[in-house]
Amino acid sequence: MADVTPPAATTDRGAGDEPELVIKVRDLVVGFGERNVIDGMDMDVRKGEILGVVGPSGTGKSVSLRAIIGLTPKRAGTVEVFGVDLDAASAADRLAVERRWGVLFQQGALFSSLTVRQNIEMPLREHTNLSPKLREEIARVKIDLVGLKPEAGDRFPSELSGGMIKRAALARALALDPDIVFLDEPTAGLDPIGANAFDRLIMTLKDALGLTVYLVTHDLDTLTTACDRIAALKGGKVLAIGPMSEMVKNDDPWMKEYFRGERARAAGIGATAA
Ligand SMILES: Nc1ncnc2c1ncn2[C@@H]1O[C@H](COP(=O)(O)OP(=O)(O)OP(=O)(O)O)[C@@H](O)[C@H]1O
Repeated sequence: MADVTPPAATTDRGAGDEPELVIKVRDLVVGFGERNVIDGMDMDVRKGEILGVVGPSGTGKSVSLRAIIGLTPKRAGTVEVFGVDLDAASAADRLAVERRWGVLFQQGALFSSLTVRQNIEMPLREHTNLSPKLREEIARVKIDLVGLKPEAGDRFPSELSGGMIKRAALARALALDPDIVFLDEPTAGLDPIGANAFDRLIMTLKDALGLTVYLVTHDLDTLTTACDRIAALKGGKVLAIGPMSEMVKNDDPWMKEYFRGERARAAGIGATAA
């Protein structure tokens, strides 16, 4: 493994029983051209939770994810991960934090010219000095962990189904045994059975590995089944954050339509509101 020791997680505990935070976003502003897409966003992500991030289309859910991991530049604000302010940190400290997260981008974003195994080995090549044999062994374990057959390791992304691509991308996100995974619409494009299986996989991995999950989604089933809390973004800010039982009581027009509308009722969420 690489020789950088990750900084210890902040407990961030107050006087009471406040939950331990692994991500703390304050006054985040992210924009393009003259428009600020994220405009003063505060967000806390608790250790060990699956936080579902929802909001109207184009409201900045993916941008928030990309800004937290530093792929999209901020105009203002701070992002702390494991108590490390990512802008103020030294390069070594920042790298140490980056090693503790894995990311599943929309569409999987696997390298098309590499096999699944080579894709999973890529972060291990970049961040560790492991031998090729050990890298291959870890890739084999991750392939098994996400429920793919061993043969899938030799396939190229173009030879996989949508569900297999998501699983392969998740295996790659898990390559470095992260503490946090960022998932950008992981069930988009999957049929309901495949989506449900993927939700269950994320929950199982969360429980087994103690993962914290930042999950951007439109999928009401995912929110109901898998998420401990939900953050609803609107107007560049977090409009509401809490469990589903709180979301269904919110009287913002978009929230009402989303959490109490026809699709929500079809997903059985109306019952929660009663
Ligand atoms: N690199 C970029 N350059 C310019 N505009 C961008 C860029 N990335 C995102 N945007 C704009 O920022 C806004 C928010 O995009 P984002 O992808 O975060 O939306 P979203 O909430 O995830 O939407 P959806 O639910 O439709 O996926 C959109 O208007 C988008 O066009």
